[in-house]
Amino acid sequence: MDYLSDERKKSDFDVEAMKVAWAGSIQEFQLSDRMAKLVANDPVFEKFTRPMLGRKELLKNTLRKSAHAWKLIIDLRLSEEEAKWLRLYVDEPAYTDLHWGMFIPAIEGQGTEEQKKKWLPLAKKMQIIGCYAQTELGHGSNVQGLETTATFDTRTDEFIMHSPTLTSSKWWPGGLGKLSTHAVVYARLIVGGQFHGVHGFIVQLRSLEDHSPLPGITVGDIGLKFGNGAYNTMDNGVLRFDHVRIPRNQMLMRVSQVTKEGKIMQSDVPRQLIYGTMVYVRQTIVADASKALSRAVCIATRYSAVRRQFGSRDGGPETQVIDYKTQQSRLFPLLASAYAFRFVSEWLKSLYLDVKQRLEANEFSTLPEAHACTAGLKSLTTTATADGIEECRKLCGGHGYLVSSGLPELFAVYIPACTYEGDNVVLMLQVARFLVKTVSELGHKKPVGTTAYMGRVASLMQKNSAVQTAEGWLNPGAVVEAFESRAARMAVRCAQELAKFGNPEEGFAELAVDLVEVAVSHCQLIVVTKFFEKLQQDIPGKGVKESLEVLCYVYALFLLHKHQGDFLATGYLTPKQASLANAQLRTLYSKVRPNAIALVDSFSYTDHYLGSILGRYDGNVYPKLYEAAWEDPLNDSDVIDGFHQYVQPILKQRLHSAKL
Ligand SMILES: CCCCCCCC/C=C\CCCCCCCC(=O)SCCNC(=O)CCNC(=O)[C@H](O)C(C)(C)COP(=O)(O)OP(=O)(O)OC[C@H]1O[C@@H](n2cnc3c(N)ncnc32)[C@H](O)[C@@H]1OP(=O)(O)O
Ligand SMILES: Cc1cc2nc3c(=O)[nH]c(=O)nc-3n(C[C@H](O)[C@H](O)[C@H](O)COP(=O)(O)OP(=O)(O)OC[C@H]3O[C@@H](n4cnc5c(N)ncnc54)[C@H](O)[C@@H]3O)c2cc1C
Repeated sequence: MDYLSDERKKSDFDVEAMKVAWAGSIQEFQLSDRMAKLVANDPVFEKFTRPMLGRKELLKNTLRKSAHAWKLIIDLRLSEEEAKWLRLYVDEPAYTDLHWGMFIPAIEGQGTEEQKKKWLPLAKKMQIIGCYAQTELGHGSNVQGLETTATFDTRTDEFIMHSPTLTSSKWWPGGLGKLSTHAVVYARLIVGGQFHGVHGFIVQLRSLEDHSPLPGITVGDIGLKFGNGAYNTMDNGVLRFDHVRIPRNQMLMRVSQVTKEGKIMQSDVPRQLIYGTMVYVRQTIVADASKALSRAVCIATRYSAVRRQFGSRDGGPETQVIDYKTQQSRLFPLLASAYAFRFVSEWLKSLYLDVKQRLEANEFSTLPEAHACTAGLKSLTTTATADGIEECRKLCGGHGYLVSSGLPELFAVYIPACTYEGDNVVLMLQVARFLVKTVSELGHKKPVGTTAYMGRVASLMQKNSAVQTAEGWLNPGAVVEAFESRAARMAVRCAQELAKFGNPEEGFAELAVDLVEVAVSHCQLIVVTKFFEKLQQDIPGKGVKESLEVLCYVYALFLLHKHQGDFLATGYLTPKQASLANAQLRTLYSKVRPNAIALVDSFSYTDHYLGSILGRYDGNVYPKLYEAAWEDPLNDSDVIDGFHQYVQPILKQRLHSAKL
């Protein structure tokens, strides 16, 4: 029985067409759908018991799943794209993520042709397993502060990898602890006693025969992390070197080369390319944000339609909690954000592919913008998603706290995204630096791409909003101009404040909080703009574009309402105009309401992937919750182990003293 069928009948758009819009294309939809079903129908990928497993059992279970996934990739001759979808739907962090997601890209981006030829075939056949060993116990954000050394020895034509201090121990790399045979290790290059910057080195860590650590290498797991199951399926590791020697040609040498004689040669590739793998991964993290948020929203939306509380008259049905305006005002902006992040990630991927092509042709002019966009959008979307998942838990009331709701594990697995691949505040400060530079160059350099609006800064500083009515806000020009003006005015005001400092670095440090706010407003502008640009495209299917339009306005006007202080303080909006935007938002929520279930169905998630009783497609929540309780190991017997030893004596003593 489908308890949500009435809800499904209410929608006024073509759900199948929306699934295609969400996926990006019909081909992408079919591919994703095939992989989702393949995983959902395979018992090896069962995951309900995961949060109850002890660490060793948990990791072994992950290894079993990874091996099975690899066998499927080989046996079914899956393409790289199919393998990525397979990985997504298996839904279990594993050492393979870092192997495919960072080790291989690091060699591809920073290795010479010769190095790529040697290492990539081995890695792609998984004859070696690699990880990305950058962060240390003492430094993560400050990459130039890393302490591991790679000292060149001209006599033997080797680098000596060494961990000189406790804080130089590599700490955190995923896949390092127990599985990796190799790592790209970031270390201080020292030649002739001189420091020549941090570089990547391919280092073998374990024997390919018996997997034992090689001489001079100490390696292990760093211990349990937040939550049950969750990211504990990953062997984040610690690594120390005691004068470990590697051949010279294992330094990744696309950026700088060290010759046999100990000469440093700089290619015309900028030094920042050493950070290139992070640009790539940050871009994939934005796409992951839309997946994680849409999952949480799917659970909370379906459950909000099932759950009834208060409002019964004459014994009739109570009100579905999704009909409360407060529930809508918390849920629908998250639903809209999931779509907004999906579309901005699509755009970011195309920006990244363009930059990648240029980099391959040794054209580096667009790298700073790619860095600012990937860093900023990674920060913006992961912060909103982590907060959004927790909000979805609250939207599900008490049952959201049960592991069987799927939300606790989703939250636990997701929140480190705010930290890994760059702490979100540190990344926003990078965006701020880029914006300050853009503003300071306005006189002689025309801003392009995502900062093109800064070129119209004079008019953006003068013109105020012309919106007169709530309907007036349903106008892309009016909304985009509001976000542009706010970002430009905040940036200019900050630049003026900065100019008051004699030392720009001192000013930057002092004004960091304001600078982060400027960066956030710039990134929100990008997301809003890209959503409107998406709507300019041909989007087939009855009512699909109209529904997306509603979501786009919900996203933008929700942000405008949330940050109305900025819009008012910059003088672009009057309080009246801000309240008209809020009135429009209420109307938009009423438009979303009948389509809410169809909008989450359009994600096309299987019950396996959702992993949530509250988010079941059929809405059959209560019987399944009740059933699941009895599957808990505590309910294997009526009298629990430990009762006779620890509880009964207390009870007996009470009885005894009660008699007295
Ligand atoms: C077939 C199956 C496939 C399956 C696929 C599965 C996929 C799954 C994928 C993935 C799973 C994900 C699982 C999680 C993984 C987590 C991994 C990690 O966490 S790895 C560690 C990350 N570590 C950080 O991110 C450190 C953060 N710190 C930094 O990035 C930098 O140090 C930073 C940005 C803070 C800069 O530091 P400064 O201020 O000291 O600057 P200076 O290093 O001197 O560089 C200055 C110049 O370089 C530019 N710059 C900095 N970073 C750049 C970059 N990345 N690209 C380009 N330019 C950059 C700056 O804009 C600046 O430019 P101007 O001089 O102003 O022009
Ligand atoms: C689950 C997980 C997986 C990871 N996987 C890997 C991996 O595979 N490989 C790898 O190399 N690393 C990995 N990391 C490490 C990760 O990349 C770092 O933890 C991350 O870059 C943050 O650095 P940090 O820990 O040094 O934080 P810190 O920089 O010490 O941050 C602590 C606080 O200081 C603030 N702060 C720091 N610098 C500044 C500044 N300049 N201005 C203002 N505030 C500042 C931050 O905002 C934060 O609030 C992983 C981490 C986690 C949690």
